[in-house]
Amino acid sequence: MSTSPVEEVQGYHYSRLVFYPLLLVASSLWMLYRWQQQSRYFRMGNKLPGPACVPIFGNALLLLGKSPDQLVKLGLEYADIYGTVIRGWIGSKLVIFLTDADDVEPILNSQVHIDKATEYRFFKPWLGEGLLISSGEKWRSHRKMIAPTFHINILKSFMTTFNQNSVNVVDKMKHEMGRTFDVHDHMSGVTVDILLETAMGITRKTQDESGFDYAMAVMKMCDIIHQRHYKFWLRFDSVFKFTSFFKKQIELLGIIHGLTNKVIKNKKETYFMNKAKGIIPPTLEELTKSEDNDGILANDGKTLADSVFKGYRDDLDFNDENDVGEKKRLAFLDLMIESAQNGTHNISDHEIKEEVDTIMFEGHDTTAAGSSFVLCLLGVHQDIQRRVYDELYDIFGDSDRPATFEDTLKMKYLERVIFESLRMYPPVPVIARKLKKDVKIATKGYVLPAGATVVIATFKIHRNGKYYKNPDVFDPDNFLPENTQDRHYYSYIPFSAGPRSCVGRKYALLKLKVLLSTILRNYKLISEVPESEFRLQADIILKRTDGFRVKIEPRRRVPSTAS
Ligand code: HEM
Repeated sequence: MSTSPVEEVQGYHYSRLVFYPLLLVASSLWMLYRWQQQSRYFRMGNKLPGPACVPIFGNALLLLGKSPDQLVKLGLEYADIYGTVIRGWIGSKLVIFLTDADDVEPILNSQVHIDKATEYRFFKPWLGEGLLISSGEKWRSHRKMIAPTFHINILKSFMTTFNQNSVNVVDKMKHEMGRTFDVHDHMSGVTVDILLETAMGITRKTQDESGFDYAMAVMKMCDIIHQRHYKFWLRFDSVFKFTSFFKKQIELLGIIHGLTNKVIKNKKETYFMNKAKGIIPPTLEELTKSEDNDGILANDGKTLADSVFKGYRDDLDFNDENDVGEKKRLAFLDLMIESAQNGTHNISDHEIKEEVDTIMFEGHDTTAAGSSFVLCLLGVHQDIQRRVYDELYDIFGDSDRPATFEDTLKMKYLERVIFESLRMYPPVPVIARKLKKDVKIATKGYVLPAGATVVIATFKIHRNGKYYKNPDVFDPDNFLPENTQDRHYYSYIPFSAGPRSCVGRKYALLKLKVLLSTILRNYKLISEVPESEFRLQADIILKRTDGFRVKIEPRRRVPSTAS
């Protein structure tokens, strides 16, 4: 069928209409690309080793269609090919991966490079400008206010809660006897409950089942945020808003903020009720007096943590310097509300909510993953589990008594097991910063340009053969004092390091010791999956795609030599 002359003219007209704008877009992109290639930022970035790029997209297409566990494999493969410094371009964005302690030290230790990478903005609808994301004066003043709420003396007052919740989870796990189950479900539930009671001061009586829904919603939110990192089209809010992820995000934030709003409302009502009755929130002295560990001073015993983290130069060991004094040293949410009411700190209701959301997230998902990895590893390494139990037997015998703070100081081998697990499976596998100035690093004297995003790959640093003899072998003796004393401080950074290190470090370690020791005094853990078959998932918080599957058996409370 032939076209009429009128149709031919129209067709010609339409193709011109499409052709010229396309030509304009293509030539503008090309000119932009050429201009970028010649800029200082690009020239400096291109001096770093990394995979070949294609125009406009850079290396972004390499990430297309990859599942989270394939991304882990890809990252590890590139580390083998390119070494400890790898550059990648996501479009015009320079991302530099670092896996050597010498190279990350000047960044983590700096007071200048404290801003988080722009990717953290995906957390904003959830965490607002809370401690994890904020920068500048807001971050500094909130950090100064929040750090003392994790003072060791406050933590000691949490021992009863740690113990009670650990016993509760042991009870719940009874129903799993004889079958394979995902221990992470239990660890998520108990870590949320503990956080609600300790940091938020919400008593068990007023809690409901929303803790578990909250934990599940957090996991799904992390997944969406993570997908926004590597599916580059989801990075644009204008595109993201039209996807099913966005709808899901609204639904999940409804659950997450539903719980945190309820927590704050509840706590505020109690505050005003108490104030009307003339009841002032308990001071630290009152909090610690009711404890069975009364009288034990913070400096009574040195733990391994004291020496492992002493080179970090963060504010956690020095928070006596900016201490607010015993009377005002309240647990986290009490302090926030009290400060807002009496004006000691300038913090608005909205800011309180941001910090509550931040602490709830950072405080539970990390320890849930950390404890799940420890339990699975002990299920695999029965010899190590026996040693842990023998140590616990030495401390507790066959009794059911709760752990005291003093007991936790004696759990030296369990502490090494926790440290080794955090080394091989760090719950926060990467940290990202945006460089404010050029940074010269030790590796080949490379200079990383200002504006670049630096990804500090904790997972890979922890498995660097320069610092660990058999980096891929689970060996708690890596943390024997003689093995840690001369090791580079920044070769072990599960809690990050420097001014933006984790404020919950001491809280996490104490809680993990109480929780894990209680579980191990009651159950023997068995993993039918060997460690070589753990399938790791690149995510905000490190997980196993195959689930944290274990079996439990009732513990025979006798030392291993007697079995
Ligand atoms: C095993 C458990 C934990 C691990 C491995 C861990 C790890 C980390 C890491 C690596 C960072 C730095 C993140 C970054 O720069 O992107 C961080 C920051 C943070 N963590 Fe933790 N964390 C744990 C437990 C906790 C707990 C229990 C809390 C609170 C109760 C907490 C609260 C925070 C906060 C508020 C920040 C932001 C600090 C700042 O930027 O000033 N974390 N954590």
